[in-house]
Amino acid sequence: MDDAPASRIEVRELTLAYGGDIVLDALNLPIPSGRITVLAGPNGCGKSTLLRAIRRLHAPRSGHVLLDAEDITTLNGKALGRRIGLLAQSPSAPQDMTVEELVRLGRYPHQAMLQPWSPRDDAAVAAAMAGTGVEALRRRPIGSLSGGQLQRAWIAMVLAQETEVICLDEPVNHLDMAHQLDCLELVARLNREEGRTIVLVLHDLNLAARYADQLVFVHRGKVHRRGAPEELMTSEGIAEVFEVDAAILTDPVHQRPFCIPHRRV
Ligand SMILES: Nc1ncnc2c1ncn2[C@@H]1O[C@H](COP(=O)(O)OP(=O)(O)OP(=O)(O)O)[C@@H](O)[C@H]1O
Repeated sequence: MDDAPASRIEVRELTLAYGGDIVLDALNLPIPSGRITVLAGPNGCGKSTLLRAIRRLHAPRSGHVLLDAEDITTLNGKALGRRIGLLAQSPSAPQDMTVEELVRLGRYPHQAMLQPWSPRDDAAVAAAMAGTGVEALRRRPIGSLSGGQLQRAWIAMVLAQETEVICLDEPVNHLDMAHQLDCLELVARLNREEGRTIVLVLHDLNLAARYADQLVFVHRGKVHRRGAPEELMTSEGIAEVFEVDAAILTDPVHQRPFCIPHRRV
């Protein structure tokens, strides 16, 4: 990364647990403003739990999440919802809800008692549906969609929220190659053109390396390493965290590291 911008989100000494099982232990992580941060790590290392804690959906055992230097526990629910959007890993909604109804839910944090719906809400919903290519599906019940169509409808719901921070947990799950590109290019455009701060969980390290300004390897309850993809995507680093031998090449199109895993270590 070039000269570090201010942290939009600062995770400080955050310990997250389920009952007695500690998942993340006194974890520290600055998430720079206006940049794309990608979290990667083995199954079960706590990436989703961390994203949920950043969105205040998982109460920490100890430690803090600061948003623009303010502890997120001081914000009310709607104020936080206008600032941080999260697409969780397995979101659920009634199967008979239409795509458009789902996307409109994203506007909830913007609604006030005396002004339940506005032209601005319509515009945000339309833009989110156009950006994710779900306009033609708008009247379909979500229970009738394919996995990839449903994923795009959920992404639209989060985009309609128009938050300065967008967190997406495995957003390209279920998507074919074209829609993976559409999704990540859309997110990259929101980052580039509107300065949104993006936090993604991605399992595909090659996509992570292509889109991340800051790549974070989460391992054994800690941030194992963080930095530019070129710094993290080494054979040694990948063997330590993911327990595979991998050859590292340079992607000839994007000039980013490209990894070919070939054997478990
Ligand atoms: N509701 C829960 N109750 C108890 N344990 C949980 C719960 N949710 C997650 N865990 C455990 O917490 C740990 C971290 O889970 P989490 O989903 O955050 O990992 P992850 O890195 O996102 O994994 P994956 O890559 O498989 O999606 C795992 O050991 C998981 O089994």
